[in-house]
Amino acid sequence: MLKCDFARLADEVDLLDAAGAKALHWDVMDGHFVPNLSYGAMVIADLRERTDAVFDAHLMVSEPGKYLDEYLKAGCDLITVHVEAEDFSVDLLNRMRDADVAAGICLNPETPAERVRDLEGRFDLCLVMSVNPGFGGQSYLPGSSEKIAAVAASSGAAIVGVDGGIGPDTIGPAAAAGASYFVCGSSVFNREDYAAAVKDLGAAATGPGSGAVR
Ligand SMILES: O=C(CO)[C@@H](O)[C@H](O)COP(=O)(O)O
Repeated sequence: MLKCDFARLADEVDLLDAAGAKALHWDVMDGHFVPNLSYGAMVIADLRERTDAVFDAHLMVSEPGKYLDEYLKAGCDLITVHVEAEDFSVDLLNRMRDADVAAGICLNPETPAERVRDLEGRFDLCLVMSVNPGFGGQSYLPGSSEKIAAVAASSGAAIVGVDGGIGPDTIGPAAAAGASYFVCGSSVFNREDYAAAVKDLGAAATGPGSGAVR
């Protein structure tokens, strides 16, 4: 929810719900961890009741621990924090799970896949950034599929997701590498018909994790 029309945010949520999107990914940016600002927990909370889709808050912020309770209260089903965040710790993941919220970790492109090894069993989803976070509309970075495969090999039962530059040409390789959760911005919002976009992307996303949340 970064490439959407913010003047019509509630309508965009309704359209995605009708289009069959299984999850809405809220790109929370603090202008410090990433060079962009977006929105926060109040916006997410006010839209929560419009859909039963998974609400996934991706906290691209330097100190997620300071704000985590707000996102837990906002009705998120999944919260993802960066392992590169200043206050990242397993305690953040435990706080999510204690609140019955799925615990997500995210790796920036420069962070090696091996970073997940000592966290196995502590998270429910690992999101691999396939662009440098901050902006939508970027290209899928070379080497992202190989990284997805390496993360999948070290993530135990957790879901592996991918975020950035995911479209008809990249979703297949990402799925084949082991991703089963796909954050799609431009490849949905740049199309008139969101339902067709969701359907086409789902059809192109076949891989070892087929059947998991898309
Ligand atoms: O988190 C981010 C960017 O920081 C992503 O969620 C993008 O917003 C995805 O947009 P596209 O790359 O699909 O246009």
